Amino acid sequence: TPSSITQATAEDPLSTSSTISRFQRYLQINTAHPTPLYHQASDFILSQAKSLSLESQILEFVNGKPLILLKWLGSDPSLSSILLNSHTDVVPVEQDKWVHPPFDAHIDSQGNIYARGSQDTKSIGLQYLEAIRRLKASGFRPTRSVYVSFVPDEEIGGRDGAQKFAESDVFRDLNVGIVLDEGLTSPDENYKAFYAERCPWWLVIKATGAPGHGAKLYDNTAMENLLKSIECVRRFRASQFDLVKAGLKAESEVVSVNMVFLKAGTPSPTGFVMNLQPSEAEAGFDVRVPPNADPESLERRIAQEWAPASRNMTFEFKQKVPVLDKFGRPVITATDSSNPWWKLLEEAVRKAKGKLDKPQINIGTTDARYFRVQGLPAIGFSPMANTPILIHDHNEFLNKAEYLKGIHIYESIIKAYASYAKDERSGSSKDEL
Ligand code: MET
Ligand SMILES: [Zn+2]
Ligand SMILES: [Zn+2]
Repeated sequence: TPSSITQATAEDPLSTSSTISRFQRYLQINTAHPTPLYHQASDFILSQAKSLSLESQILEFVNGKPLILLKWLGSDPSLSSILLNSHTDVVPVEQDKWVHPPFDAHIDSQGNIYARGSQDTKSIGLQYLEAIRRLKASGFRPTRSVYVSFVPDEEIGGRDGAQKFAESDVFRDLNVGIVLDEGLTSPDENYKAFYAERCPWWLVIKATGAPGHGAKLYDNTAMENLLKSIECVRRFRASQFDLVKAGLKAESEVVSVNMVFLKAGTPSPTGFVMNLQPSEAEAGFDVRVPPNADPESLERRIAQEWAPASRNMTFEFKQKVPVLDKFGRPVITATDSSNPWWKLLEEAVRKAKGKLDKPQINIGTTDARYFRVQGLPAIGFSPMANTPILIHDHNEFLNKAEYLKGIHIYESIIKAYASYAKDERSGSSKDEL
């Protein structure tokens, strides 16, 4: 009959090929800064939500920067909900340095899917949805409501995305009890989970000095003033890096400082004027501060050694995320028995035959911090093992099999979280009452 023919030829949405092709379609949308195609990404996510019969809404806290919020309604609305967060934007690419075009989502003979965003973080965004697709197909019904958020602008600081969301009335009304957000790729077989992260202090230091003839030796040039600072920064960087190299500290436990730009000189049509010492010079640093660091002493170091007024230097922060919350406490999620979600995650990963390292601090920074400062537990977790860390690098890829394995891990986690019937805030169980 005609209907059975349709059935036989229609692609099963749970098949490997349709699962992978949905991932490819998401990866093919160029959401790189500075001109992310956010509306194309929203349309795609909304079409997925529709196929899953999830409720959806678009929150546009800032024009042109849509945040998509999906809901899978739980049977007990008195319990707090679960939020699965990921960002839709990706960092820029150097197109010609890739072996496969970064927005083609080409799959090579080994099953590696090449694309910007394949690790950071379009993978988890769609894996959440694929896990829900499978749970729905299996007949699973959540007790807690499950929300899935796709936020813009994470890669440029999240102020117009996750921050506005976390501070909104809409968010408060979701009654979120636990947030899952991105973690990091793992080169070995163990997944990593993160309870905290370093805070970005994006620092620009500026030097001014006396301009003059390029042949003349004199003190107080802008270049000399800046170089002295750069030497200071380098010494500090080496002292931190040495602690890591000696095995005394994890990379996430020291302050990292990397120079990311240098700007000076007088431009000319053929490059730069060579016989003129400029009156201004500046340098930018990506500084990351661990939650256990003493922010005041670092601030003093910057003001007194890296950019002292006595050397005609000034500094400004392009971004400075507070290390401590409003109560003066480090912004971290508990990993002990006071946080049942951690144990549930560990068990769920194990159940799905995944291996998990002990909880860590992320060397980078994610939107999870905006939820943590609201007092919520947030766990950074991206189920990608056996994969080189190519986040923000050329040739970012994720293997098909790893992607599929991650979906099963999330199925297990979402199932455990959504059926957890204890009121985690009062410590009493609905079943016990
Ligand atoms: C400083 S906002 C975070 C952007 C990006 N996730 C990073 O760690 O660099
Ligand atoms: Zn990311
Ligand atoms: Zn990133």
